Amino acid sequence: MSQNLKSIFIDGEAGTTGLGIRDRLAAVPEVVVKSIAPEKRKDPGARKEMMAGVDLVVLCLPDDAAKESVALADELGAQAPKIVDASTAHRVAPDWTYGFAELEPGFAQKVANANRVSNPGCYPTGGIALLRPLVDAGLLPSDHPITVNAVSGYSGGGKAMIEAYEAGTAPDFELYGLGLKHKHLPELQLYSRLERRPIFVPSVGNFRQGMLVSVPLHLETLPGKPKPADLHEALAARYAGSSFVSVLPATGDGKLEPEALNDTNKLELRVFGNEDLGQAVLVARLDNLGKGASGAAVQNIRLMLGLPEA
Ligand SMILES: NC(=O)C1=CN([C@@H]2O[C@H](COP(=O)(O)OP(=O)(O)OC[C@H]3O[C@@H](n4cnc5c(N)ncnc54)[C@H](OP(=O)(O)O)[C@@H]3O)[C@@H](O)[C@H]2O)C=CC1
Ligand SMILES: CC(=O)N[C@@H](CCC(=O)OP(=O)(O)O)C(=O)O
Repeated sequence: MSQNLKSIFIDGEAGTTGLGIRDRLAAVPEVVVKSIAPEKRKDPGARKEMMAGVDLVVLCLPDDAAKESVALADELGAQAPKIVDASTAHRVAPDWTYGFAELEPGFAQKVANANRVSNPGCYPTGGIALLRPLVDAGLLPSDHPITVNAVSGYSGGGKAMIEAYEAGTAPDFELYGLGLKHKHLPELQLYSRLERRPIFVPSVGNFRQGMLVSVPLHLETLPGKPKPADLHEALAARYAGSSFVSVLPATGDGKLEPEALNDTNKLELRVFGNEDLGQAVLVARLDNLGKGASGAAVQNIRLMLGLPEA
C-alpha cells in the first residue's frame, strides 16, 4: 500500500496557508507530506532536492519566492514535480491553469490534466463564482461597469496581519486597496470575462477568518432588465451538482455574517434583491483560508494526483 502513496512537499509549510494545507492533507490517507528541516527552509539547494523527490510541490510563499521555486523546479527538467502555487505570481500566466475547478463546465478535468496550477485568490474566488456564470449567460454584458465589495478576516493578511490583530494594534475595521490596484484585480477581471476593469473595494475586520464578497447591480441597466430570480436561476443552473458551491435563497432578514463556513471548503452564493426597486446584490460567502486558500489547494491536489473528491 505505502508504495502507492503520493508524496508532497509544501514549500512555506510554516506559514498560514502552508499550515492549513498540511492540516488538511493529514486527513488524506493517499498522501505523505515530506517536510524540509526548518533551518533549510529558505535554502534553494535544499528546496530543489526536496522537489526532486516528490510527486507534487505546493508553493505557500510570497510571490518572489514562489517564482524562485518555479525556476528551481524548471532546472529539474523531466524530474520536476507537479506544482500548485498558492501565491499571486502565476494566476494570469498563460502557461498555468487557474485552479478553480468550478470556473466553467468541464474545468475540473483541465485542472486534473495540468502540471502547473495556480490557486485562486480568496476574493476572486467569490467574485468570479458570482460574475462568470452571469456573463456567460448573457445576463451581464462583459463591458458592464462592475463594483465588487468585500470583507475578510485578518488571517487573509498572513502572519504579519495576524500578529497585529492579535496584539490589539490593528483597527477593528478598515477599507484598503483604495488605490484601486489590488493584486487580485487581474485574475478577477480575466476569469470573470469582464472587458472593463472592475472597481474592487476590500476591507478587513477584527475576526480571524471568513469572508463575504458582494456585487451590487442596478437591474434596469442590464439587457432585458432581469429580475433577481433570473440571476438566481442562472447561478443555480451553473452550479447544480457541485460538491462545494451552493446557490441558496436570500436570507429572510436580509443579513449575512462571514464566519459560518469557517474550516470548510464550501462557497455559498445568494442573490438578494428587490424586484420593485429593480436592484440586486449578489453575495458570496466562504472561508478565506478554506475555499479561498488551503481548501481549494487540497481540492486541486486531489484532482492533479487522481485522488477521489473529499
Ligand atoms: N493568508 C491567506 O488567506 C492567503 C494567502 N495566500 C498566498 O499564500 C502565500 C503565503 O501566504 P501566507 O501563508 O498568508 O503567508 P505567511 O506570511 O503566513 O507565510 C509565508 C511563509 O513563507 C516563508 N518564506 C518566506 N520567504 C521564503 C523563501 N524565500 N523561501 C522559503 N520560505 C519562505 C515564510 O517563512 P518566515 O516566516 O520564516 O519568513 C512563511 O513561513 C502568499 O503568496 C499569499 O499571497 C493565498 C491565499 C490566501
Ligand atoms: C485581508 C488581506 O490582507 N487579504 C489579502 C488577500 C489574501 C489572499 O487570499 O490573497 P492571495 O491569495 O492573493 O494571497 C490581501 O488583500 O492582500
